[in-house]
Amino acid sequence: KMKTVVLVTGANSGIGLALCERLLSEAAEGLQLCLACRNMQRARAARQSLLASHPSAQVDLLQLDTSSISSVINAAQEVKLKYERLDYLYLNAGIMPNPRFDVKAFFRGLFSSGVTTMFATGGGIITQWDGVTPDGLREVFATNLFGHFLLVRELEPVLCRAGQTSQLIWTSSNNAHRSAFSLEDLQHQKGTQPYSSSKYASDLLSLALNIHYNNQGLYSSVICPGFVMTNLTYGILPTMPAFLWTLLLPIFWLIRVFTNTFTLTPYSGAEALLWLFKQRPETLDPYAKYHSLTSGLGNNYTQPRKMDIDLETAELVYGKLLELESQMRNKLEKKKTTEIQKKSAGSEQPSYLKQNI
Ligand SMILES: NC(=O)C1=CN([C@@H]2O[C@H](COP(=O)(O)OP(=O)(O)OC[C@H]3O[C@@H](n4cnc5c(N)ncnc54)[C@H](OP(=O)(O)O)[C@@H]3O)[C@@H](O)[C@H]2O)C=CC1
Ligand SMILES: CC(C)CCC[C@@H](C)[C@H]1CC[C@H]2C3=C(CC[C@]12C)[C@@]1(C)CCC(=O)[C@@H](C)[C@@H]1CC3
Repeated sequence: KMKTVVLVTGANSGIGLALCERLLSEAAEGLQLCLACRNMQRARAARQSLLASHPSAQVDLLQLDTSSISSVINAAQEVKLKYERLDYLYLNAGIMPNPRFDVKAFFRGLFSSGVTTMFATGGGIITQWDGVTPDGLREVFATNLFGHFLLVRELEPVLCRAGQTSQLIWTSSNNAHRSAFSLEDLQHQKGTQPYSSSKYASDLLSLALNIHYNNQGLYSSVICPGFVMTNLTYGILPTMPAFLWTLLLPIFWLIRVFTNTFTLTPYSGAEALLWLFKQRPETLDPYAKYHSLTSGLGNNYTQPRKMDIDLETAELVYGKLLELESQMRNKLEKKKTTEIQKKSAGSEQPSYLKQNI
């Protein structure tokens, strides 16, 4: 029997790695796991740790930097050569670079009526400073959203197969907020919340993908893992070493009594990702975000909540992404042809010079 092929981006740490671990614990025999990571050394370490607990598991590695157009195209090519089908594509890699924790806003929020919302979404207390990729895109937009969009587009042949369904599952966030997003500034070049913007855009994109691909058997959904202690969150208080976060655990457990979004461990954060793996995609709500939640007593569960998104904006985002996609493809083609021209010019020069001598 053909194995179920599952590809996870950003699988070497945090929530992505925990998902792989949980998938293997559920169904190691029938799975063909592919860890798509930018850093192969960390990817190999992740593979080793998975094989240590599941020695007979099938775990492949794939080099993929979601922030790079050429890397996405090359990785997709490799996938298409290696597998004839892709059943699950977890779009999980994500960054929140140079975060700034606004201590003032945090304390103001702590003593306001919006305190639970603040702990659930991190809204208003963290801003980021974004960079630019070698392709000329904003880093957060490119990594969290655009690279994944391009990956989906490239993998269309293995995702859309007659008589079969496949699932796209985005690791979005509670932090996604309409106010951080602008259609006129899709890459969030102007603001200080590129992370929130990229996650809100992924919520919209998921809806649009459902509209355009459901008839081809491809379904998309978004999850929020809740607040999880990972490399991403350790970066928020960079002066605080990881072990000090562990010391905060008792405080976090207390907060958990008031907000079930404090999943805290990657294992619990992966709850909704695993839950979606087991659902028939036709039964899912394209307007819902599936939340990993943990009760005050420490029980994990998954719950859908309606998102603040609309079809019209989703379609506009989709159109803009298609436009950017073709722009980036043209740019890549141009780069390739000038490289070829340069090369052939370089090899012809010596003989040309000889003739002159
Ligand atoms: N932790 C939390 O509280 C929350 C996290 N999330 C989301 O969960 C997802 C996973 O994050 P989390 O596990 O917390 O954090 P981690 O930093 O542990 O994991 C992020 C993963 O993404 C990878 N990654 C980053 N940039 C790229 C890139 N350009 N190309 C390929 N892979 C890349 C990282 O690789 P590397 O090891 O090389 O850096 C890493 O494997 C993210 O999308 C994040 O936004 C959402 C809500 C809350
Ligand atoms: C030092 C204090 C006692 C505690 C400080 C806590 C804050 C650093 C966290 C409280 C809520 C957290 C949170 C996130 C980051 C860390 C906090 C602000 C996120 C923004 C991380 C990324 C996401 O995508 C969100 C879903 C998280 C929401 C909650």
